[in-house]
Amino acid sequence: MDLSGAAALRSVLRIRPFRRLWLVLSVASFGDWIGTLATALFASQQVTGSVAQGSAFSSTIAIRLLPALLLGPIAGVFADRFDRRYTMVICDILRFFVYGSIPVVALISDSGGLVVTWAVIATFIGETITLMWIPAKEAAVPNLIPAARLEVSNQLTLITTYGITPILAALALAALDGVVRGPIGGLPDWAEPVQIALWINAFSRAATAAVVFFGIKEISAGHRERQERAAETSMFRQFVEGWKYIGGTPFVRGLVLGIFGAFAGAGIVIGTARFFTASLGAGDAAFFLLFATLFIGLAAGIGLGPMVVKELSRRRWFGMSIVLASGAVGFLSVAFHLSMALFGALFVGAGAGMAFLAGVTLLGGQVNDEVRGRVFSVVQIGARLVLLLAISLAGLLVGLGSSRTISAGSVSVDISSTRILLLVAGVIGVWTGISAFRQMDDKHGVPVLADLWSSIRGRPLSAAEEFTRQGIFVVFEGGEGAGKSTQVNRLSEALAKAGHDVVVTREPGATDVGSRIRSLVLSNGDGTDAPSPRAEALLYAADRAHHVATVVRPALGRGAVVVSDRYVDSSLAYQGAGRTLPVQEISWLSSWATGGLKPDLVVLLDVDPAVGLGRVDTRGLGPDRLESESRSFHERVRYAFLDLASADPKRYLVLDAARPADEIADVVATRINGLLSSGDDSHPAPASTAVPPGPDLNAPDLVDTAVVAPHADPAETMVIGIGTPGKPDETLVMGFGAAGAPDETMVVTPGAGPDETMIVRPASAAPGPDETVVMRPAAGSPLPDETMVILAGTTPDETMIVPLGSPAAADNDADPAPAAASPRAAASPRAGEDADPAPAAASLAVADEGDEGDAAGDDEPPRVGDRP
Ligand SMILES: Nc1ncnc2c1ncn2[C@@H]1O[C@H](COP(=O)(O)OP(=O)(O)OP(=O)(O)O)[C@@H](O)[C@H]1O
Ligand SMILES: Cc1cn([C@H]2C[C@H](O)[C@@H](COP(=O)(O)O)O2)c(=O)[nH]c1=O
Repeated sequence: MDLSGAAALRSVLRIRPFRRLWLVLSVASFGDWIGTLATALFASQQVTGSVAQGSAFSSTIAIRLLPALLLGPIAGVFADRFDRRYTMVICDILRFFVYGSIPVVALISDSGGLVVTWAVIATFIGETITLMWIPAKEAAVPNLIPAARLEVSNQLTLITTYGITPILAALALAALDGVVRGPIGGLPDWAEPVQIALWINAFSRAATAAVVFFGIKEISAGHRERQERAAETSMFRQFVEGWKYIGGTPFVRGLVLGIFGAFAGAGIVIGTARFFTASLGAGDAAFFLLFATLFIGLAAGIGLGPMVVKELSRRRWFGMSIVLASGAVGFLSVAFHLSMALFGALFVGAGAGMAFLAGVTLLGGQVNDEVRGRVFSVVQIGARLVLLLAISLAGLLVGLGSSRTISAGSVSVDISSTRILLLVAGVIGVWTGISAFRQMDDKHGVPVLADLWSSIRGRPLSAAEEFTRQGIFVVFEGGEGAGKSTQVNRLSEALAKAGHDVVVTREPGATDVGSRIRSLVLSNGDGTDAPSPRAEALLYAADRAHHVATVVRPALGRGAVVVSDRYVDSSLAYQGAGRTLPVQEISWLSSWATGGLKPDLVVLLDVDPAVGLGRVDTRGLGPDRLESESRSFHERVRYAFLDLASADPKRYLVLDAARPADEIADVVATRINGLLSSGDDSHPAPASTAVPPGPDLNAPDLVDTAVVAPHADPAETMVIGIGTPGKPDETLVMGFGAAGAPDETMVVTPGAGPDETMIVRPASAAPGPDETVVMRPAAGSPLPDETMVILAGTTPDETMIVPLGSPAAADNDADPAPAAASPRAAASPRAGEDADPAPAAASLAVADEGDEGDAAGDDEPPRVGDRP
């Protein structure tokens, strides 16, 4: 997690569609819990005799799990095939009628048997519908929020659903009983507390249907594309493909296996809990204490886990959490005192909570939108079934088994079937965790415990090499024809003239090995033997590993200034964003190849691909394999470079490559001179140690980079990198919020209009009129000096007036924009995301009222800097 605690929570709640969905989930979850309790109580109230009451109670609870067996398998296909918003709305309307029918039947019928039977049937139907609703909702969430915030949003949702709302529901039911029935006494049937709870359950569904339909239109995002793809495939085929995907993708297979293992372990603990506490010689109170401890552990795992493990790979964290939970189950099998049992239960809960959070986040962040519904439905439905089976089998086995006391001298140990079962469950769980870990590990070769320990201390292990460097490492990056070679030559000549030891180099192709790799990756061939994307990534990494080991490190070691044409960022941009390979994996690969060597400065020459490719064209050599890629490929590459720059502005100098070469060379020389004369030998940390750009006002390059921290809160920090000092019409790159949230980057370029006009658009989005906002000072208007007018489009009612620097504007993180008529979602970093409270330029992000804008994320290229 890039942001800490409350700040991270605030930042995720600022995303309006997510905030609304979270409210919907809270209401729905409250309704569900109160409905579950009330239905069970209600059914048992309809019959007499403790046996009949007990079976009425438990059958309505058990019936909630059964529909998974029947309709479960096709639920995910619905979520991937149909509009997820409509799926959710229709499901909720149906559930309103179904749940509402339970109290209605009770009002019109005198037969307790009929009422109970209907309660059971209605619960069954309601749960069946829920199976369609859940995958649609789960699959929609990752499209509403940036990947970097997925974990926080999952924390919030899980704690709300499994922590806050069940407690609130139980309290509300008790309060209804005490407050409503107590003082009033004899109530009409329809006003009985249990009946009211059932009405609440039904109406909570009607309310959520309305909010989803009218308030979260973003959930429909990507539906058209999914529908087009689905039109070519039958439902059955989609169903089979879903299973093939799960079985054939090691990462997903490992994840599913691990989640099922965790649920099986939890089921065994639940199924044996009573016998276990009895074997400790403790009574009912100990049983409840054990359960409470397990839930406290669960909440702690979900709430505090990410803060403890920090930057540890989530794939590793997932496997480790399962091993922790299972190890604790094994520990329970040998616990001979209640205090030991409580200790074990705490870790069972914490491990399970962390595994659940990591698993859900990985599923949301790394499974394609196309199949996400099916994967979520298999996980959720499978988990329910495994849990049910484990509880009942464990109960059965423990009931069948007996207990033996083994004595050795004065010590006698009670070996019961419960303990043997717990031990077996623990061992199987540890094996499952290790298998999942192996299938999913993304840091092969890095020792697990050392990595965990370093992460806890804030320094996750990368494959960094020890290295004493004296020199300075400067890299030029940018798209095709940006002018990198030109500037590399200018700079090296200037440095050589000034008497520096300069090594000019490039990637790929600076060495013999590298030049062979270069021809492999760039030659056009006959088009059939082009390396696959992963092979291409590995070839560039191989070139880099050899280049760094034989050219760059030796030169830096002797104190030279190394100037390289391209380096790691090219891989992140071309193979990551361009080829859409997971950026984190490319980053890891490069980090491994370079031993964590980072440049001191990256000069990013930002150019419109049309201009750059046009320049390349004038060489008359014909395009190479990468230059021949599509326009959108090069657009993705361009914005990936800008994202990287905004995530670490101190290390970047972003320049508009459209400016004359001389002018660019002057700015670069000034910056390099500053670097050489600063005597700053504190070189950057290894690749994996992400240092978020905090408000470091002593930064030597403050001329180029402004850090605006409106409040003391780092989440609300805005970083502005200015292309050329003193040239206000240069391109600005604004990174909003935390370093790890590059999705929120905006690019500001001079407009075509009057001098003081700027065009602002989100860095991730393809340029289009909808996504463009024009800003100009309110010169000539009757408004005060510090007012700026933001026009979205051309219609007057889309004009928003933002008073600059005023706290009123800065503090606006709620829906309504100040004095706004109806500005469109255009300037928002993601459609529907609320403004971060910041003065001045931060007000750019305030333009956020549009409900019609496309939900973000669906078609976006992978974002550099996102955690998988
Ligand atoms: N600032 C500039 N303005 C206009 N043209 C430029 C500028 N800088 C370089 N050029 C021209 O653009 C072409 C490409 O420049 P150069 O080879 O330096 O770019 P590059 O980024 O190294 O290209 P490549 O993508 O092939 O690595 C050359 O013809 C060069 O003269
Ligand atoms: C280092 C690196 C490069 N590329 C691509 C980018 C360009 O298309 C070529 C290199 O050509 P240039 O004339 O030197 O600019 O290779 C890449 O895709 N990944 C990389 O890591």
